[in-house]
Amino acid sequence: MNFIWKGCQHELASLWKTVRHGLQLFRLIFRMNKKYMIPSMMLHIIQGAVPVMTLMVTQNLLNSVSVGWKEGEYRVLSHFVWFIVIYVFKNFIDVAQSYVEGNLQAVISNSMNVMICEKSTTLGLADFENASINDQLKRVSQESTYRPYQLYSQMAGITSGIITLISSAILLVLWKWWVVLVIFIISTFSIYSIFKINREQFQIYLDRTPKYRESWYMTYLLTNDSTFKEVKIFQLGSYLLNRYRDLLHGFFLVDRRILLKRIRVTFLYDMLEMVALFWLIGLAIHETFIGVMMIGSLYGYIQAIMLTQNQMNGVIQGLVQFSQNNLYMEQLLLFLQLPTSDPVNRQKQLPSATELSCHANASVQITQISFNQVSFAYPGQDSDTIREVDVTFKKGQTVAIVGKNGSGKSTLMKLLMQLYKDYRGTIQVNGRNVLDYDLQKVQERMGVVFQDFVHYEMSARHNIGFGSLAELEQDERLMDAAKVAAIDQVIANLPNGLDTQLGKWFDEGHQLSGGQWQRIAIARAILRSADVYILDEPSSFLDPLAERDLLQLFMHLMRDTIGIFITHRISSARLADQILVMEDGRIIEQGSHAELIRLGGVYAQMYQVQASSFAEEVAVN
Ligand SMILES: Nc1ncnc2c1ncn2[C@@H]1O[C@H](COP(=O)(O)OP(=O)(O)OP(=O)(O)O)[C@@H](O)[C@H]1O
Repeated sequence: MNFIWKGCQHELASLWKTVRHGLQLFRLIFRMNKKYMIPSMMLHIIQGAVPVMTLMVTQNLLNSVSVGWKEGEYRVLSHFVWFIVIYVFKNFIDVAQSYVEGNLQAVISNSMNVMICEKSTTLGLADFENASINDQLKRVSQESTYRPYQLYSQMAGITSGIITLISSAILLVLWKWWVVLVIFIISTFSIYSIFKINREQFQIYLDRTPKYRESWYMTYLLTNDSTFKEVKIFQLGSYLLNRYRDLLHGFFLVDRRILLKRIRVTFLYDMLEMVALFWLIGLAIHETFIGVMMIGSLYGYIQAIMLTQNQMNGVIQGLVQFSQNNLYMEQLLLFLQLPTSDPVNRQKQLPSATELSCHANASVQITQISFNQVSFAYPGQDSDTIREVDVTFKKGQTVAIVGKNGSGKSTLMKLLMQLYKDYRGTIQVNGRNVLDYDLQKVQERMGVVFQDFVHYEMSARHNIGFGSLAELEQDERLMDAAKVAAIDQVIANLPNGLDTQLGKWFDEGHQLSGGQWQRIAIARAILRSADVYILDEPSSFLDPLAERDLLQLFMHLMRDTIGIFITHRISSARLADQILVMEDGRIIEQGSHAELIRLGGVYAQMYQVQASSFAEEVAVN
């Protein structure tokens, strides 16, 4: 008994949560668009009252016809007019509702998509690298076009169902109060078991998320142009397809089991309901037969019994369906309230943000950045990726960072760019803690080419202009930046010059080579008039001569700024004024090329290995 009571308590709590989420959704949509939501709700309320209004005018019409010979034709006619008015009114409400709902659906879908994208822009890099946040984002954004409206329309349907239910129940109470009680008891019996099945289904849905992600990834590998070449050459198609099929089949088996369980329970309760329903209708027929009830009233009560029972079920089913979608609502609300890990946005949200010192509000001119005993571990990792780093980058100095794969070079640069917040030690800008500045202004003074820079499937203008949006329409500035990155000739030869669509995703796209894309990304960074420029492995797509040319140019351009580049080529590193050698998150050597060669440490060894392999190649040739 205690067990059942506990179960009921749990289901009631879940029902309450459903209602709360419904109200939160109403509030959210109300804030998005009152113009369509208020009429939509009013129409739903009217729709709720229409069935009983129709029922009553029909009942009165039938009764008046059956006694027409007594009361005269005029009486029948007036009921008939009412009958017509209600039906015309119902039609009018239906048309108005289609118009309002169509618009509301589009507005909710658009606003929700924008809201989710807006929220994404406030998140930090660490959030995007967090698998569970990624899942959340994927789920809410994949379904944002239809799910919020679907939930709204379910809740609005429940509201109008409750109005129909109350009005039809009042009719029945006027006949025999206990009839409503019988219908209510039978309907509520089914809630408990259906809710239980739902809970099981939620859990399955929740547990399935990583597998969903995997199945999404399989389709991505199989259908994306950037992965196509490898899939083809390594003949991965059937392997990936089989993995995808297995995942889908696994989902199908579990879904089928739950569906069977649901159908068994529903069938049982449907039978029970039918027995009760026929008994009540039989009772009404009996009362008409013995002359207690008129024929129109018999029609009215039969309709009222069916309506009450249907609406009771409809409201329960609506709540069940809504609670099935609760997970989406929960994820959506959680996502919208997610605290960001982005240092810039966190700073904006601090209560003290409005009182940032005047120093912080002033625009920054970075002349020096120092790391003082900086250590950093990625979220969820036990060991540090960056360990007690002490280093200073100064204006007018170019710095090369070298080191083995995974030694922490890119991470160090991401810390410099203020992409992560939870580091230990301090990073100073011009001798002051960077956190004393408006971090957005600090970031604005940085130009970067990431290792995995973005190929924007847009025009060359956008690809370069994104470095400084204010200059998007200034062709001369864009071409100057392109010239520095030695991509100006390629752009000039494109069919529409700067306005040529790049990439292959859209019509008339012009595909560039890997090195050309990289030069475009370099032009993008150069367009930004920054104090700090960072190139993360410019060698990845450039041939050695091109890299050398580019770095010489970089060196020249950076004479009044801080220029940092990560490279694996010692021939490139030696061009820098200062070289940092990283190993296992630490800076183990630093100095000029000559100093490090004299030191005879790791750098000197790297130099020897690369120089001797080059000498061997020359000898062989
Ligand atoms: N987002 C991340 N989350 C967790 N660990 C990460 C993340 N990014 C990098 N790492 C780990 O941090 C370490 C340093 O990575 P980092 O990319 O900084 O190295 P790197 O020196 O730039 O390497 P490479 O020369 O291969 O580009 C690696 O062990 C890597 O696995």
